[in-house]
Amino acid sequence: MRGGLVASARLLPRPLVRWFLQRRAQQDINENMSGGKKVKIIFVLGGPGSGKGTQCSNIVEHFGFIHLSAGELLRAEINSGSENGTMIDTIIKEGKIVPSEITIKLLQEAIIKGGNDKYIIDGFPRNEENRVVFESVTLVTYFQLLQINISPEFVLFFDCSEEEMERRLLGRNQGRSDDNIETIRKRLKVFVESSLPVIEYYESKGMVKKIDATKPAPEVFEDVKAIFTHMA
Ligand SMILES: Nc1ncnc2c1ncn2[C@@H]1O[C@H](COP(=O)(O)OP(=O)(O)OP(=O)(O)O)[C@@H](O)[C@H]1O
Ligand SMILES: O=c1ccn([C@@H]2O[C@H](COP(=O)(O)O)[C@@H](O)[C@H]2O)c(=O)[nH]1
Ligand SMILES: [Mg+2]
Repeated sequence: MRGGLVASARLLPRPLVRWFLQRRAQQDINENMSGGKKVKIIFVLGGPGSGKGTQCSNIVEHFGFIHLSAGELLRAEINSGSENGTMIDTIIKEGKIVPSEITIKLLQEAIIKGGNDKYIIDGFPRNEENRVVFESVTLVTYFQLLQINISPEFVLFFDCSEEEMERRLLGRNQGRSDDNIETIRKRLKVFVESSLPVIEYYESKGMVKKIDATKPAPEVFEDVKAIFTHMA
C-alpha cells in the first residue's frame, strides 16, 4: 500500500506533493496534540522577576491552560542528570541563553506530552533565534523533512521597572542559583539586549498585549483576566 502511494506520488509535480504532505502533517500535529482542535499557544514574556510565573499559575487556575516555563524545563533537565545538565547549569548561572535546539526540544516534548489544546509558554522565546527556530519546527514525517509553522495567538508582555524586578528577585528566596545580584544584573542586560527585540518584533505585528506589572499581583491579575476573558 505504502509502496503504491510512493509510486503514485512520484508521478505528481513536486510542489503539489510537498503541499499535500505539509497539510497532512499539520493536521496530524493538531489532531495528535488536541483531539482534532487547533492548538493555541500564548507566549508570556517580561524581564526576570516581572511576575510571569506568578500570573501563569493564576491563568492555569482560572482558564485551564497548561503552563510551560522554559526556565523550569531547563532546571528539570539539570536535575535529571542529563548529559547537557552541566552546560545548562553554567549558562543559567551566567544569565545567558541556552542553545535553541535544547530548549525547543524540551518544549516540543512537553507540548506533545501535555495533550491539551491551550498552552502558555513562559519565558520563551528569549532571543530572535529562539523565535525563528520555534516558529519553523522541523519534523521527520512521511517521505521527507518538513517545515511546520507554530505561531502564537498573542504575546502577553509584563512590563516592569528594573528596580522593582531586582527587588523582587532578591526577595524571592526559592533557592535559585541565578537569584544573586551578579547574575540578576546579567539577566537584566540580556533581557534588554536579546529579549526586548523579540517583543518589539511581535509588537510590529500587532500581537502584543502589554500589562503594567509593577502593580501588586492581584491588580496585575485583574488586567490579565480581562484579556483572557475576552479571548474565550
Ligand atoms: N506584582 C507583584 N508585586 C510584588 N511581588 C511580586 C509580584 N508578582 C510576583 N511577585 C514576586 O516576585 C518574585 C518573582 O516573581 P515570579 O517568579 O513570578 O517572576 P518571573 O517573571 O517568573 O521571574 P523569572 O524570570 O526569574 O522566572 C516572586 O517572589 C513573586 O512572589
Ligand atoms: O528559553 C529560555 C528560558 C530560560 N533560559 C535560561 O534559564 C534562566 C531562567 O529562566 P526563567 O524564565 O527566569 O525561569 C534564564 O536566565 C536563562 O539562563 C534560557 O536560556 N532559555
Ligand atoms: Mg519564572
